[in-house]
Amino acid sequence: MQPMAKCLVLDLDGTITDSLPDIAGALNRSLARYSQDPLPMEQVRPMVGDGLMVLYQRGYAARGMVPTDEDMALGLADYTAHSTEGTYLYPGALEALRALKAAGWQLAVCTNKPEEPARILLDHVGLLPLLDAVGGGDSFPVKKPDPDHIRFTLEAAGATVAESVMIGDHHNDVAAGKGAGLPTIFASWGYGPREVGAEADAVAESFADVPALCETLRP
Ligand SMILES: O=C(O)COP(=O)(O)O
Ligand SMILES: [Mg+2]
Repeated sequence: MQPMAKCLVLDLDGTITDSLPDIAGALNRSLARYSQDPLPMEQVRPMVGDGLMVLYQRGYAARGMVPTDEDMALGLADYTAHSTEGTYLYPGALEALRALKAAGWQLAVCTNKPEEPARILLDHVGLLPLLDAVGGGDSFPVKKPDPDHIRFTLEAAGATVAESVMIGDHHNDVAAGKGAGLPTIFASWGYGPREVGAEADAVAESFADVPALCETLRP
């Protein structure tokens, strides 16, 4: 019988791409509709991680406001239209993912970002053809930290928990990965606080570390 391929499940924002400028840009354009001053990027950074809708709730709350359904719908459309303008791959991402692919690994993205802008962004940075699945924040009835977000993404990739590894920059990524039974890698270059590394099985200092860590965690 053919052995199942190993699979690396990757978070997107703060792990594969630095998406903060475009996320903060969309939030601030939304707040500007109410004549609110923009939130500095450093204030927005810890608000990222639970998807765009929660991001808008947190951003509006910082100005003592609550977004309406219309704000949310306009915000999603605006972000989707501008999600690639100031968003870049972290150094070494493409090389590391190509190396894993060449070594026989499958690759899947599990992100709390809605699937449409996630696919647009992944296509823009040249990664979409390398991926076996993209599980967005609205692709399934659940999202991270629910471990089922990982399980559904693996199922879509045709991969199994027993052969997979999770990498992410946020507590939600490590919690979802561990909950699904995957060894986890903390991406230390992202938006999560350094302490999240203590919850993970390994800490990557840069993307160059990732292929070897994957092989160690799933020999
Ligand atoms: O958009 C977010 O809030 C988080 O997205 P991520 O799961 O790719 O980090
Ligand atoms: Mg992230």
